[in-house]
Amino acid sequence: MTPKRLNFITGNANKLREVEAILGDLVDLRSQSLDLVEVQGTIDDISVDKCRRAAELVKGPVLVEDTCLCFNALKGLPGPYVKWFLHDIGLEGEVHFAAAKDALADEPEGLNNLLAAYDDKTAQAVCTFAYSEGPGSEPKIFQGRTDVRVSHYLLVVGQILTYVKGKIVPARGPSRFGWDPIFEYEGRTYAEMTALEKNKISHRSKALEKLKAWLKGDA
Ligand SMILES: O=c1nc[nH]c2c1ncn2[C@H]1C[C@H](O)[C@@H](COP(=O)(O)OP(=O)(O)OP(=O)(O)O)O1
Ligand SMILES: [Mg+2]
Repeated sequence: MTPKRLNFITGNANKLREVEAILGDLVDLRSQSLDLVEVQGTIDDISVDKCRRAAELVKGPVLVEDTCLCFNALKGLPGPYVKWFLHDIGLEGEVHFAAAKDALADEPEGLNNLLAAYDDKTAQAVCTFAYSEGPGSEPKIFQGRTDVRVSHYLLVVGQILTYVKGKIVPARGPSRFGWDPIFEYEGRTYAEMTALEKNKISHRSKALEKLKAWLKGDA
């Protein structure tokens, strides 16, 4: 038996108007606005969830990491979804996103294309490690960002300035690792740096500094 009455939970009048128009007299459409939790997840949530799942699976302590590439013009996107634009994605991603991947065969240029309509090419790389002692144990987060905004208070002008260091550029340097060739940091792409140079300034090294401090008992 299909229902004769539907209670459409939404806070969006436009959605409601369209649903009403489409369903017509088919059902008695009621509507109610409720503030519902919508799981989408911040960068931290993603690593925490990844960590919880890993701990459940291995039934012991785990460390996981999730890397995001956030375009400022796109308000942080693609962020955690950057993996869908690259070839080295996991098996699950391969299956579900095969079509999207083919369309972006010239990776990581597909990522550049996302910014084609914007003048602002600035970006931040964010690395989030999460450690859990095991199932049921709350993960601890260690996060590093390339784009540490430095604020300066100038006495003369009385102005706060911020500097953004990361930028998305046409690929330069060997493609060894994901989006390294298109992420420029202080004039050079990650791919143009030696491993040592990248590891001195990278988002990952900044996160690992925090992890190291915690391991040493300093944080
Ligand atoms: O320093 C980096 N320089 C360039 N590319 C990078 C970097 N770090 C991660 N990446 C890529 C890998 C993956 O396409 C996506 C993050 O996704 P992310 O889920 O964190 O990595 P993953 O799936 O390869 O490994 P994991 O098994 O730890 O989830 O950005
Ligand atoms: Mg992954």
